[in-house]
Amino acid sequence: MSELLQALAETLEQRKSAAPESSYVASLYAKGLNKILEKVGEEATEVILAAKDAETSGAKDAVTQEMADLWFHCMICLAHLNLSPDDVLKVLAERQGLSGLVEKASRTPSN
Ligand SMILES: N=c1c2ncn([C@@H]3O[C@H](COP(=O)(O)OP(=O)(O)OP(=O)(O)O)[C@@H](O)[C@H]3O)c2ncn1[C@@H]1O[C@H](COP(=O)(O)O)[C@@H](O)[C@H]1O
Repeated sequence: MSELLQALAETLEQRKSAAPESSYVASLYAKGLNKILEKVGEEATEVILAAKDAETSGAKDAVTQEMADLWFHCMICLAHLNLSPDDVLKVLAERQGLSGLVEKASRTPSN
């Protein structure tokens, strides 16, 4: 895992014992999974809007800003469920080199 993701994952773990008034992450944990998922959905929508806009206007900064918000809130979701970015990276590593088309064909009944 990148050092940055590792450091952020560690901070997110530490925030489990922080006071909600002192930390944005702790305040989301305190509000619970539904609020965390609401933020994930909100940020995903913002990524979509920024990407659509970037395609026509060329303004790509908003895409990376919104994607950072999305990744951040996905990491809070993982931490809340006691999962780590490494667990996701392991899944991607297992899929590495396996074409999505080949994988899809292996589970689609042929007719
Ligand atoms: N990477 C981030 C990060 N990215 C985005 N955000 C916050 O995520 C929130 C995103 O919410 P929105 O954009 O929807 O704005 P908002 O209107 O303020 O949010 P709502 O009131 O609607 O919930 C903002 O408050 C951002 O400041 C982040 N807050 C924290 N971090 C990292 O998390 C660490 C721990 O943060 P604290 O728990 O606050 O100490 C920090 O040191 C950073 O490394």
